[in-house]
Amino acid sequence: MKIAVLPGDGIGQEIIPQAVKALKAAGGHLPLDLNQGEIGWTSVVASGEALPQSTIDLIDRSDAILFGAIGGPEYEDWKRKNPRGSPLLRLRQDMKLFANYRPITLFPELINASPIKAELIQGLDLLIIRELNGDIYFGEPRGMVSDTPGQRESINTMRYTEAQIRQVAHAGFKAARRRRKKLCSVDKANVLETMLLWRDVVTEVGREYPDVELTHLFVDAAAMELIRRPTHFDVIVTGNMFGDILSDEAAMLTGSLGMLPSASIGTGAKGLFEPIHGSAPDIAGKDIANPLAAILSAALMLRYGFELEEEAQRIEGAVRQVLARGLRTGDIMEKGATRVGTQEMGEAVAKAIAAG
Ligand SMILES: NC(=O)c1ccc[n+]([C@@H]2O[C@H](COP(=O)([O-])OP(=O)(O)OC[C@H]3O[C@@H](n4cnc5c(N)ncnc54)[C@H](O)[C@@H]3O)[C@@H](O)[C@H]2O)c1
Ligand SMILES: CC(C)[C@H](C(=O)O)[C@@H](O)C(=O)O
Ligand SMILES: [Mg+2]
Repeated sequence: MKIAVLPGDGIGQEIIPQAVKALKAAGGHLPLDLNQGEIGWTSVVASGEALPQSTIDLIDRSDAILFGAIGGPEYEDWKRKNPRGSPLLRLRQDMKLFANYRPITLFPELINASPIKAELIQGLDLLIIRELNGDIYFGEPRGMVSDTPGQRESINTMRYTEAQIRQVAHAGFKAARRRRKKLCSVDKANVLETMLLWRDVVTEVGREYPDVELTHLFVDAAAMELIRRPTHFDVIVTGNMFGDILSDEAAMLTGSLGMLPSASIGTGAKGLFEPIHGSAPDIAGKDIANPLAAILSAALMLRYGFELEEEAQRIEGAVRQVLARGLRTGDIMEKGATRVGTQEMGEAVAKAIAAG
């Protein structure tokens, strides 16, 4: 079980060590082989490259990737002058990770930590499947059209092929089939031709899954419904950009962006597992970030990367136990709870796993 561990930048450096502790506690009996690599700004500082060859080699000889986050003001600045694309986007594309699973599950212990009324989120369990290899993220042409002052113009292209939509639609229907058999496809087919194609192809694929109820929503209405009736959703399948935005919104239903893990799965066997949040420069280096999204991403890695359901559940069960004991990082803090830091939370989860 060769795992490339890429903490990256900002809080990535703080949360990933906690996920590693959880992995070691849950997988002590497994042949875990964890190897750390550099990526992002941390790597630029060390070697001048955001995705150095040593990290590419490490990924090549690994079975799965545990990723923290990359980014921050210095990095965004550096990227402007070194427009070679984001290493994360490159990994997603090179590894053909076309589907990003973002499970929006409410731990009942956090029902009052969410800014949304308890009665609206009781029993919340929805899955957003975000297409990860297409859309405006990768469409050509892109870039500066004119840099003449006063007439500057820049372009990005929303682009999808039928094959890309078909592939992620199948992932959506299959996931719904394993769950409550409801798939909601989110698009903007009332305005964008790319999204008309999206709706047509998802509808066609749907004919192969007569047991799954397919509905369609425009993205603006979906953003509203996520707050108004979040428990009505089972699986949402959507494009790269809409999925990015809707999943940050949906994270707040569970209490915090710091609670949401993700699994990026592709045509190959190798998956990439990462919290959905970023490097959070505003709280980095203070030992206050919530490590649970990273820890839960490690659980997804065991489940989807290695088919170790029991070990994955041990991690998830331990997270629940620790929350039930009232331990909270600042982002999910509530009255009467005990505030802990990143490391303390990580250690508590690892101990709960070990105690079994
Ligand atoms: N996958 C990734 O690597 C990834 C994802 C998103 C953003 N980014 C990058 O991260 C940098 C910062 O972006 P941003 O500030 O827009 O988004 P962010 O997700 O880093 O932070 C948004 C807000 O959520 C809070 N937050 C995020 N994770 C948290 C956690 N685990 N615990 C507690 N609070 C948490 C932050 O403090 C901040 O207030 C940018 O450079 C961006 O490109 C990277
Ligand atoms: C950092 C950025 C490229 C990334 C994305 O937009 O996909 C992030 O927001 C995410 O959700 O993983
Ligand atoms: Mg995002």
